[in-house]
Amino acid sequence: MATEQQARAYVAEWGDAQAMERLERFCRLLVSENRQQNLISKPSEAQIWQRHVADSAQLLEHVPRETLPIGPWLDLGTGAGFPGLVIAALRPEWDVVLVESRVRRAEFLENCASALDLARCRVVCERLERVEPFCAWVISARAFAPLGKLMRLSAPFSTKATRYVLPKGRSAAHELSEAKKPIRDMFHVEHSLTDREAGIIVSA
Ligand SMILES: C[S@@+](CC[C@H](N)C(=O)[O-])C[C@H]1O[C@@H](n2cnc3c(N)ncnc32)[C@H](O)[C@@H]1O
Repeated sequence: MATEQQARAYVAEWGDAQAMERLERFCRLLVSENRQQNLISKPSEAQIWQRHVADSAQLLEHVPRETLPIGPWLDLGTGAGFPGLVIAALRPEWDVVLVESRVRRAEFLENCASALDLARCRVVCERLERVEPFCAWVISARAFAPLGKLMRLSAPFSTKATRYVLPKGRSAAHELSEAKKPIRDMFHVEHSLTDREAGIIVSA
């Protein structure tokens, strides 16, 4: 995915025309809000589809397609909207919960969910440690916490059926190899489609 056009075309494989309109709108809202608060790096604005939208959408490659969701998709530390808001925009029929502790970021996410008409997307402005646990179908997190800490904090939301999808950038393989044995046995690394050298840590 070397160009913005290729990244858009890839994302379009995962959503219909309305979903693409929602994502175009979200990108405009994000670039505008990035003048008010630091949401994404300025240079990445010009590559927003490659660096952020497609990078988020590709997580759908790693969740079961043949079965219906068995609970909400939980995204930890959603920040500017990645990956959770992109998933909600592509799959508005799914329950998606975005946990973000910083108030201004959470307000931005709420405004986006409302502007994009994502009635099943819920923003929780709280530290994850203080959120009432529920059984999540999928847990995603990009740039949230090291793997051990992430597992500890997310444990109350996880069951044997929960699928973890964790974009970990170029440190993915190393991070997994350094993890304790029970965690190492739970996960494997998938290649990222947006960055050849990056990986996504996925549970079986
Ligand atoms: C580095 S940013 C990554 C944002 C986004 N996931 C992305 O990849 O662009 C991490 C985000 O997690 C949030 N965060 C960190 N610790 C948290 C916690 N314990 N509970 C909820 N949110 C948290 C921060 O406020 C921040 O917005």
